Amino acid sequence: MADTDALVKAHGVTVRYGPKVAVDDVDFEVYPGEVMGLIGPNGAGKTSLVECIEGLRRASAGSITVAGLDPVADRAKLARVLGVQLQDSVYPTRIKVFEICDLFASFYPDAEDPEVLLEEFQLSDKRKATITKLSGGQRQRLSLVLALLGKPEVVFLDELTNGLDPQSRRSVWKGLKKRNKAGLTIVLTSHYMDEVTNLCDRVSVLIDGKVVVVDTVPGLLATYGSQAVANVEDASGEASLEDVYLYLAGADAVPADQTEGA
Ligand SMILES: Nc1ncnc2c1ncn2[C@@H]1O[C@H](COP(=O)(O)OP(=O)(O)OP(=O)(O)O)[C@@H](O)[C@H]1O
Repeated sequence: MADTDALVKAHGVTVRYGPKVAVDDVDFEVYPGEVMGLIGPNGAGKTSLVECIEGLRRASAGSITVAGLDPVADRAKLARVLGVQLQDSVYPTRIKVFEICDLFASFYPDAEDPEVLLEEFQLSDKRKATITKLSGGQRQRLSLVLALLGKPEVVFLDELTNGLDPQSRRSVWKGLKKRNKAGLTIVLTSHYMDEVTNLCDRVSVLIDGKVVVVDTVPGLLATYGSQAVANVEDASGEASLEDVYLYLAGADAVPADQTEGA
């Protein structure tokens, strides 16, 4: 697919914090309707990159557009297109679940019905609870409800299912797959390789601020599977995405254009 078709286009993005280069000349493209996974070790630069794309942080260098919009200059317009999972520290402290849903819904001309979303993500019985009284997993699900309320074209989900019980994870995956089938583009960061395998059409591996490879899960397994399995001490059977990830994270960066079959 040509780059011009991409919904998210980030080119040469660099993020510096003083002398620290957190994101180093990264190209990152996401096409309409795909689920893109962004994986990498703690501190690899995932959040810094995603925050630039969301318009929450200005890149030190590089260019970014989302649906043709500049995330910083066109932030108000971008809010109609982009759904972002928020950290709960940004919520007003005493607000109740249904109140924050109604507030967020009021920002959009054609929002989803909050009650339907609360039901879908098993929060209906918590609708009158204040946010501070929710468990960590319930807050995670509320942040997803709020990200989806405005019927975005693309949603960015940061460690979406951290702390969720297996049942909740499955219902979150199901809800996302349903929306993806209906056209929602999804970018997610995750440390759970089963989640990435289950949900993502393509995966970008970010290590030390650089994207070392972008491929489908089967593509990654085909290219790196045998080396990855050889890298596992008590290897038995087929390589998993986790084996490949551990192999890549432990190996020196492999430029995408030098990998076999890339
Ligand atoms: N505001 C900041 N000021 C200074 N350094 C920062 C700041 N934010 C992040 N960093 C540093 O930049 C690097 C990348 O951090 P970032 O949070 O983007 O990584 P990450 O891949 O999202 O990590 P994690 O998986 O732990 O969430 C880290 O070394 C981090 O310490």
